[in-house]
Amino acid sequence: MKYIVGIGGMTNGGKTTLTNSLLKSLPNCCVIHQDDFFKPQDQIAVGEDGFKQWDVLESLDMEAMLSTVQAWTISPRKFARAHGVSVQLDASDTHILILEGFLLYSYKPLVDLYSRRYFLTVPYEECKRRRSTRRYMVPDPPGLFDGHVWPMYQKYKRKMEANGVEVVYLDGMKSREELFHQVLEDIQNSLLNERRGPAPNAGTQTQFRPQYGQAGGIPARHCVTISLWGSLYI
Ligand SMILES: Nc1ncnc2c1ncn2[C@@H]1O[C@H](COP(=O)(O)OP(=O)(O)O)[C@@H](O)[C@H]1O
Ligand SMILES: NC(=O)c1ccc[n+]([C@@H]2O[C@H](COP(=O)(O)O)[C@@H](O)[C@H]2O)c1
Ligand SMILES: [Mg+2]
Repeated sequence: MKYIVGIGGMTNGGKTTLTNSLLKSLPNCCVIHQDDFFKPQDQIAVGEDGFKQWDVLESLDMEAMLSTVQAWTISPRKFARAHGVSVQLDASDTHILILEGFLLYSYKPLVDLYSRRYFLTVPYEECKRRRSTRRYMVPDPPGLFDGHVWPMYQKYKRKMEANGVEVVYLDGMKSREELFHQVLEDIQNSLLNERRGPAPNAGTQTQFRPQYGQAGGIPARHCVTISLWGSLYI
């Protein structure tokens, strides 16, 4: 089974931190970071506001990102080997790919490929505070956060919601450990449900939908706590 997880959401929500923890615990798990697909600086447009427009989809080579996802889909084993991920031969034939980034759900060719879409958020003040401590390859000029980063975040999130993209919102104010355990458990449960196939009454409200769009919680019926793999590294 091939299973693609999106760890998306706002800048400084904790996406990369969470992804790195998940990678250590999920077997046969590869990652693609959206940040690796930023175009070179001289190809980033300058807006009427005078800011380089880093936080728009056009600043990313999304075609290249999609091709990388397709390479994994064609052969997860080959992809894993090429990226130094050890494949467990005795494990179930489940391969996981994590896509991590701030604009994961706004590029149409990718949006339906996810088995599960997570979306990390923190309040404006916390986001601005964390961002002020970050050093990107190209440092933020004064005023970028309020003049470009935050308005673009809001714009893309509104669009995502208007398009009905279903995401599991995560509270980025929770501790790193709490977030890690919440998402790891949710992925395990979701995988178990996918393996089992549709529930007898699938097609009605008992499907795996109710959790989407809500702040937390997993429907009781899905709270299975058995490990998928004997060798799960928690
Ligand atoms: N759950 C958390 N609680 C507090 N700080 C966090 C948490 N997760 C990440 N951080 C910190 O926030 C900053 C941004 O985290 P990072 O994972 O790089 O976010 P993103 O990839 O979403 O931009 C880093 O300084 C990181 O240590
Ligand atoms: N990686 C780079 O080359 C680069 C350059 C300038 C800005 N950024 C910033 O990276 C952010 C996305 O990454 P995070 O979600 O990890 O913060 C965007 O908000 C963007 O402004 C990245
Ligand atoms: Mg990051």
